Amino acid sequence: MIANDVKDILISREELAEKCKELGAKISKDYEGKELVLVGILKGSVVFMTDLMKEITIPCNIEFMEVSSYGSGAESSGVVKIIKDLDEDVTGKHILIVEDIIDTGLTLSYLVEYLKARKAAGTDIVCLLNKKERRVRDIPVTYVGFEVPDEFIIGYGIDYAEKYRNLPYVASLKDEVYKK
Ligand SMILES: O=P(O)(O)OC[C@H]1O[C@H](OP(=O)(O)OP(=O)(O)O)[C@H](O)[C@@H]1O
Ligand code: HPA
Ligand SMILES: [Mg+2]
Repeated sequence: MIANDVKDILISREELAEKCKELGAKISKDYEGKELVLVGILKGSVVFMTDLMKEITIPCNIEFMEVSSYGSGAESSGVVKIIKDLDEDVTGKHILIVEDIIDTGLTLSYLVEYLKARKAAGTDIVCLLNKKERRVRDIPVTYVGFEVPDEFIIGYGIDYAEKYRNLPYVASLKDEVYKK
């Protein structure tokens, strides 16, 4: 069972549902009357994206980008690779990047720079989890769900070596699983 590799459950499914409601309400108010495009960053953001978008009550489009910097390991390679780009023209629209976790900040800082060329009206970020202690690149995040400790995080879309994304809560991974 994948749950056997869990060290601690950090955020329960009830707390996650409550946070999505809270963030959805804020976003609906802040972007009222604007052309909003949610840009989910694959694959980690899928669970958060689906739960969050159901709590947004204003019209919005959804798009996905896939980038990768962690590969199958536990350390960022520092090189962000774009695997899938936006499908839609976002000129004049308000981009809200939907991300699962900000750790070193390398992925988001690269993405924000990359998206600047698209002439969107603005590029904001909603990030479910913030692992502040490991930040290398400072990056302003508009909406943050929870602070998490400097542990390897799994669950609710977040993986280690492509596993554990289907855990319904956010947890830390036992050290012996990834520190070999
Ligand atoms: O702040 P950083 O140190 O850059 O780390 C955060 C990024 O790393 C993870 O993605 P990953 O590259 O593992 O791809 P995945 O979403 O497919 O798991 C996570 O989903 C974030 O996108
Ligand atoms: O703690 C983490 N877990 C999984 N993926 C990640 N990408 C950055 N930090 C993490
Ligand atoms: Mg990953």
